[in-house]
Amino acid sequence: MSDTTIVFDGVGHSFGDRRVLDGIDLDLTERRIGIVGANGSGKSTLARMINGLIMPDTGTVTVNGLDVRKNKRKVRRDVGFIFSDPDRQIIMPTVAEDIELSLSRTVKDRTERHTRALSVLSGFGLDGHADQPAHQLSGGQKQLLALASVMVLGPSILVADEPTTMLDLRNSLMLRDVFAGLDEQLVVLSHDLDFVADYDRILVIDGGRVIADDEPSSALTYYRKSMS
Ligand SMILES: Nc1ncnc2c1ncn2[C@@H]1O[C@H](COP(=O)(O)OP(=O)(O)OP(=O)(O)O)[C@@H](O)[C@H]1O
Repeated sequence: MSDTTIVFDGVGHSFGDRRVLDGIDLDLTERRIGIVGANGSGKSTLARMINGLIMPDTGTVTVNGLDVRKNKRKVRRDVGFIFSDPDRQIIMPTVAEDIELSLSRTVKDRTERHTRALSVLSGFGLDGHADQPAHQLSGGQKQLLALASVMVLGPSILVADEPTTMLDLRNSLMLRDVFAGLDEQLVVLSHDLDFVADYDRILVIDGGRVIADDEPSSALTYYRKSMS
């Protein structure tokens, strides 16, 4: 169990006249939650509602007791979000500067900020890359940098939308290990079923609805069968 909770109550969403999520009722308290489903089934739309990137048309999403619609800024601070393409998140020219930007609100002294950034980089396996241009990092290293920049902000929940899409097997396994070491509640969308196979709970989404919600072996078996 996690100290954090994400609650969907009667949530639905349409893009134009297309209903992409409907009747979503969820109480997510487990530490590690995987979300799987076919392309276009509504996973990203659901995940983006956890930090208010998308608001529900019907129903409410509550994070740690706060209605996302009414508390968007606070919820954004509580929910870190990483995308499959880390280039969308890496803003600054060098690796250390990217972390320093995330630290700028909390650590005012520049020298201390740099020292802290070096220590954060080391924690995410990026020692020795501090002064490197961020765009020169490998795909896996960029994903680690994007993750480090988000985690340094101190979220209590991390939502990751297909974080391994751009990664080879080695980097994907490395990211799985890094995620395994995080204390925060984790919600991971993945087409890589092995990545979430040891999670606490798996949601299977199809046509904008939750069609299975179980521990991994049952839910993933159900999903594999439904896809064949
Ligand atoms: N901004 C948007 N405007 C219009 N339609 C959208 C928008 N975003 C998503 N959709 C549509 O909503 C549906 C659900 O999309 P969503 O991205 O949530 O699916 P997904 O399960 O994450 O898919 P994938 O596995 O391909 O990433 C799709 O039909 C998609 O085309």
